[in-house]
Amino acid sequence: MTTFAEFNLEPKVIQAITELGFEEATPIQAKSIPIALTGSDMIGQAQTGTGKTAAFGIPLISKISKTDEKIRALIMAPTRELAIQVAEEIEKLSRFKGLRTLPIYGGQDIVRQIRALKKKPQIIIGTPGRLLDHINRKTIKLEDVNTVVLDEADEMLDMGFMEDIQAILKQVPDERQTMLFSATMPTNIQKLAQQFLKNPEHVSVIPKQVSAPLIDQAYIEVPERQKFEALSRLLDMESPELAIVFGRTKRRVDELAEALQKRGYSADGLHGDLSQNQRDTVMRKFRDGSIDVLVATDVAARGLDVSGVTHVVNFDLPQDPESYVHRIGRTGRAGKEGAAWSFVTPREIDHLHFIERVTRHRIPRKPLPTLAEAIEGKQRITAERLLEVVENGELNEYKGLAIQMLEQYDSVQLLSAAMKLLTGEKRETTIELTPEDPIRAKRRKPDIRSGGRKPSNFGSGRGGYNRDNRSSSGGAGRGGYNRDSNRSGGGGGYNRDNRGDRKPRPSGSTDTRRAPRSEDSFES
Ligand SMILES: Nc1ncnc2c1ncn2[C@@H]1O[C@H](COP(=O)(O)OP(=O)(O)OP(=O)(O)O)[C@@H](O)[C@H]1O
Ligand SMILES: [Mg+2]
Repeated sequence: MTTFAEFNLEPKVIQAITELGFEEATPIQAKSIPIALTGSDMIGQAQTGTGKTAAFGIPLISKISKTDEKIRALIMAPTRELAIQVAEEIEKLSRFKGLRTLPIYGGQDIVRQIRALKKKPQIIIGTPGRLLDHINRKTIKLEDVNTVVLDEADEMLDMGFMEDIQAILKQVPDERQTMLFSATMPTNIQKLAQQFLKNPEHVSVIPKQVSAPLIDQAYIEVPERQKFEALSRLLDMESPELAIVFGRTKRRVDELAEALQKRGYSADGLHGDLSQNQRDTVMRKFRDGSIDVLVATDVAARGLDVSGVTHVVNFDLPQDPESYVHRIGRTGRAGKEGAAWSFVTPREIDHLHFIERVTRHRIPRKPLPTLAEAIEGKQRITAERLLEVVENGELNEYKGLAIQMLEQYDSVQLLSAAMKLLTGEKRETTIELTPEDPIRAKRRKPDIRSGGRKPSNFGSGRGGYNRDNRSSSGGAGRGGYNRDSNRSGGGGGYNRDNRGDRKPRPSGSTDTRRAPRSEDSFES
């Protein structure tokens, strides 16, 4: 166990860490913080939800002084929502130190950003497109930057940001510290590293499997046309606290969100064609729980940290294994458990096996929930809700009528009727989604790690460290970590997103970057 006290951090930074409820450092934090504090370049890889943001954030803020009026650190992220989220976390970590952070992303009024820049932030967190825009307008000058972080570096590369990043880094002095972080490091990341990093230290906390260990993964074989029915049954059966459902295209996301709403679920969609306002609203609603199901393209696959996401459903399989790892990593974070299910059409089974090979994890098959199971699941939830009211509710004003009714009707009959009413009959709307073509299996070497380096062996081999929020047996060795549940203001609403900042690519209706890329590109 590594405590934050061991890193010789300033008391104000320790205070912020304590306030965030972090009790001990996660493995990637334990390994990277001391290295990053020396100023050395580094490549950091660790499973989703294991605290990479603080792993680079803590050393970064330690280098900056409150009285500084120059931009000293630049963090780049692939999506707007991620830029906003990282900015919030850095803000929280530097709160007592009194540093100024500013997210800079597309879709937001540039005049407003220029005004905010006048307040002399020391840390800028941005998406490449908008950053470049400011650089060209000379509203952002990077000549005093001494730390650069590329969060989700492989994704930015994949999205075609290489040139933008090159152009941005040309503005930053060579005498700087550069760090790359991601849960996945395909071999082509080496190209980026060679160009931008000097003798980087590789810090990898990836045990046997790349995906996070606390995620219960399964696949359900289901024909394209039955996917929607399968999804409603799953949602009924499991009643997720919060769920993210990934669809392949923007059209798919729109149709699916609408279909779910029609059936009476509290759902909304997120993709790069929405206005920034719409995106902000959807994310805020999801974070505060006013919608339970977020339907999204891969725009929500990377970095998004929403507490309470108990389920991820791949309504459509992703093209890339990396995307699979990141999508399912929206659950099972910070020591919590989660479930991730993937719908696989019969023709996509080979593609699933490919994902299994690359991620080095066998994904077990799960039967499609039956209608009976779905109904039973819904009823169970109704019964639970009812019993909660029995225990907590002020029921006196209902009792008179209840007694009267019981005199006339059978109690089982009455209770059943109440449950029926509460459960709500499923609305029998016919749902027709435009079918998506099956994904074809790709071929490449099973290597999702950086340069095929041997992963460091961490503890129990399950990513391991302690987390406290489970019963006594939940101690060491399952990838979690300790923190209490008071993430101050974690719901504060942001949106990262948007792939709207990236250059238009000929990817048809796929929101997600990667228009079909050539098989070779994985290896180069
Ligand atoms: N030492 C810690 N103890 C407890 N919780 C922590 C600790 N460090 C970070 N966290 C929390 O864990 C969650 C996940 O962290 P973060 O988003 O940085 O993960 P990540 O590794 O970047 O994941 P991803 O690969 O999905 O981007 C956040 O809510 C964060 O506040
Ligand atoms: Mg992250």
